[in-house]
Amino acid sequence: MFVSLDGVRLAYPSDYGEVLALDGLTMGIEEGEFAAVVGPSGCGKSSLMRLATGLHLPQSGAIRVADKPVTGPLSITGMAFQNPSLLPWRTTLANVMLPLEIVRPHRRRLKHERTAYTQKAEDLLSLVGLEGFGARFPWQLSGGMQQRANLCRALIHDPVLLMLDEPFGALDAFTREELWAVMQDLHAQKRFTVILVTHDLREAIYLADKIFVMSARPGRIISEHRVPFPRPRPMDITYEREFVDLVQELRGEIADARKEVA
Ligand SMILES: Nc1ncnc2c1ncn2[C@@H]1O[C@H](COP(=O)(O)OP(=O)(O)OP(=O)(O)O)[C@@H](O)[C@H]1O
Repeated sequence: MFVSLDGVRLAYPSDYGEVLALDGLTMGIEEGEFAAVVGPSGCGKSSLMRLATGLHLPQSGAIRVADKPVTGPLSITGMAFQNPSLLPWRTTLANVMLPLEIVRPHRRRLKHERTAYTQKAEDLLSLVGLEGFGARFPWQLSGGMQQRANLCRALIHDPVLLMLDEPFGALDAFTREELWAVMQDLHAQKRFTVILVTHDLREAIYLADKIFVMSARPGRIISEHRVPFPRPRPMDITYEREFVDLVQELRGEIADARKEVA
């Protein structure tokens, strides 16, 4: 397994005793696989992301990424969240190139290979439909365009693992679907491993190879579904019977998981 979490427990300290976020969580993702994680609100999905990127360490259990135990923040990962958080005083291109100023070995190479790196950033921008927008500032872009740039920034250092935490959650339905298609193309082209956390079951099924359903807090994996639809997936597939049935099945599992704590 390229990413594995085995019997993981994560508790946060709080004034009222500890908050147990995850307990006995076990999951595995193969290299190049697109995984989605769905579950009831507050079940620990974001906590899971922080564990897989080494931003938090578990109290017990084992986490491995790319054959190594995770012992601290991993620079081989890229991340994108709901809020694109682009720096307003930097152009779009300069925002996309920001990780190169931080992540080794790019940091060292950037000075001498700036032209090649700039080309790489521009190539990524055109791949997501932002050709010619590199010189604009983020506040001159629409929300959907900002999120496209945000994806480029998450990918500029060629991460082997991309973590997406509700990246399309704040967008209108049309823009969101456009971004699903962009994401599908990026994954087909670059073949990185992905963990997508989402509340949107259509999004999970459209994009993922494998879907994990989490229990209510403390979160653990209660089921795993392989998505059977061949790629590339046209958007119309989301209205087909088999697709809608899978949405309903997942919805039912999450409703049951919520009842357990109610
Ligand atoms: N830093 C923290 N300190 C204390 N408790 C925390 C912290 N971060 C998260 N929690 C708690 O841990 C639990 C899991 O939080 P997390 O954000 O991982 O869930 P989530 O599934 O991503 O939530 P949502 O569905 O609302 O996005 C929640 O009860 C949350 O209140």
